[in-house]
Amino acid sequence: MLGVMLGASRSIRRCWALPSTSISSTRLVSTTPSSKSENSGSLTSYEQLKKSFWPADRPHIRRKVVAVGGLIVCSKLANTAVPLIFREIINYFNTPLDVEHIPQLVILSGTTVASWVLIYGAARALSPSLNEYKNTLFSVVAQSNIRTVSQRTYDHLLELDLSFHQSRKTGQLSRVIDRGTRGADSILRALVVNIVPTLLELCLVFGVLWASVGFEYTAICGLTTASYIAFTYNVTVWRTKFRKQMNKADNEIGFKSFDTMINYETVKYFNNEKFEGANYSKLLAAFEQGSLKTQSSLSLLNSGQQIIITAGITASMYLAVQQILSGNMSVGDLVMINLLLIQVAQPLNFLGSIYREIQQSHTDMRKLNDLLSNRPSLQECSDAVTAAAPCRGDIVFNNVSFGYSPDKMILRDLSFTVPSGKTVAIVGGSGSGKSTIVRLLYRFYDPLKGGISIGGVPLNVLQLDDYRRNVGVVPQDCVLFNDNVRYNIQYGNTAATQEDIIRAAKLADIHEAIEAFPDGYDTLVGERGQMLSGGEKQRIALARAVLKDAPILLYDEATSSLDSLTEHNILEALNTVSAGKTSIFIAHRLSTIMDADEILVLANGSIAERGTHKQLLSDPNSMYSDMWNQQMSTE
Ligand SMILES: Nc1ncnc2c1ncn2[C@@H]1O[C@H](COP(=O)(O)OP(=O)(O)OP(=O)(O)O)[C@@H](O)[C@H]1O
Repeated sequence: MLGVMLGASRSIRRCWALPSTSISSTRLVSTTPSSKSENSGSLTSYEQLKKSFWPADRPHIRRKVVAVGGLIVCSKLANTAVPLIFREIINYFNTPLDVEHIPQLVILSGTTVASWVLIYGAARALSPSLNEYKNTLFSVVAQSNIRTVSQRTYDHLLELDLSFHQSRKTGQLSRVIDRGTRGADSILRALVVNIVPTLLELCLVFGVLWASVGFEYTAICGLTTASYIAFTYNVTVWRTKFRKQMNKADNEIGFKSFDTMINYETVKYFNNEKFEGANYSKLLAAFEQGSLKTQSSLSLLNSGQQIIITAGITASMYLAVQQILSGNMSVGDLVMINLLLIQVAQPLNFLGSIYREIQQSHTDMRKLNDLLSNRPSLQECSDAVTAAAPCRGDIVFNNVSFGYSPDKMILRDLSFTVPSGKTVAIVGGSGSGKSTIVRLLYRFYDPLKGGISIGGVPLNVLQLDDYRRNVGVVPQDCVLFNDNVRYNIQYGNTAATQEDIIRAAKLADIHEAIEAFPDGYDTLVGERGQMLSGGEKQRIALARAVLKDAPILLYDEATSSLDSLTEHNILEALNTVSAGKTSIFIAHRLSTIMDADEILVLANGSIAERGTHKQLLSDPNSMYSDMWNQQMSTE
């Protein structure tokens, strides 16, 4: 304990040096939704791509990337060889025969042509085979990258602050993650499957044309490609707005249906099916419009591309025909030119969509990167101390002031102590800041002013994860995982045995109810636990807090959904569970906190009254007496 205290006092100087009377601007920053730190580790898209494609820590992935590069070159060489071989075959049939040596020539030509045909077949087969092998190898690189980015994002999201998650729409967040993780993959795939092979093929075709039929053909091919790219680029930029409109509507449709289905019961309670239907219809109409414009502009793009390509092919053939007529070129050359141009045109056809996909993926990667560059505002100091010993001491709130935004203070100069092993109850009107005290104590936020200490150690000097392990919370809003009852209870201690789970369930007075469920502990609870009643959910939340077996217990309206009899049973059980533990009870129903060692009455963010149940009732004009009398008369 002494060691902990000494370590803590050193850390206090480093981590908690703020005067308790001033509202420090750094503190204000630390409680706003997760901030982006200056050194947030934000990567440029290039750095992200490099990290994905050429990871320093995974040499086997680098070897695969090199192999993919080699396969691209071999596949394109084989592909470009096909028209050249075809030219040789055609030219053999166009060579005039020497009538004096017909038999030998026929045999010789037959053998040679047959060989060329076999080579032609081999080249044709080789190119797609190498291509497919390249795709298989590349999938290893891509999947490894998707896995790494997804894991990093998932871990990062769980590290971010509560304020971050409260300020984001879950549906949109999952879209950012989904698209962002696939963004790098899409760009790499576009590079490996389309851009690099096409550029290589263009270079090879330009070279072959120049070397075998002359510069004019290279010039025509180059001009056609340049016009094609310029046209595709401009039309794609112009039509991007239609696509954005379509995507925006698509996102909103997804979000709307998600939100409506989550609020299904509310829609029904207010008979708002038609209202929701009309809202949905507006979004569908926007999607329809965007989609039609996207389609018509795509048709324009496709026809323009075809016209440019056809013009290039026609010009080369026209030139070739002139040269054949003047005896400067063979029919084989004409066929070769035609095949080369058609071969190059095929991958170019996808250029528009590839360009757009790269643009979109770039945006998606940037959004994901922004998300990853969010840093939790609650940082642990480098020499934070372990929490087990301090958590067995007193909880002290010392002049704590806090607001979710600095212009609206929720708690003002709050000071109280929960002595070790004792129970303090907090009561007060709705919105007076009771749950906020729990959030501060669980260190979801830091106070703007003043400080909280546990066992004499400032809260922000304790190792956060270790500290939270020592605090059991039954929150006001009990949300369950969409799994079975056992999973939800065991969540309090993932190493708990079936006996531990049953013991906790019995303490929370839910065991018998679970046994009566069709599948007992294997019964599924539905999304957010909606297949259970409010009281059942609350008791499962209680059972898992019991299973956590922490020395500090925070109950935020833990029994508000229960009937009086169940509540009475649970309170008795909780007294056993809480024995020797430091507990804070938040409750509206005063009959549940009568036995607390001290009761704090919160009003306007400050403690208006404090004392035991008896002491508070002894003043007939106290707020507590008012609340008590009102509740008693109602009950
Ligand atoms: N994440 C948040 N961001 C901004 N304001 C918030 C946030 N959470 C709560 N508040 C506001 O803080 C005030 C105190 O909320 P808190 O939940 O602590 O009240 P409470 O006393 O527990 O109320 P109740 O008894 O109704 O549960 C309320 O005015 C609430 O609107």
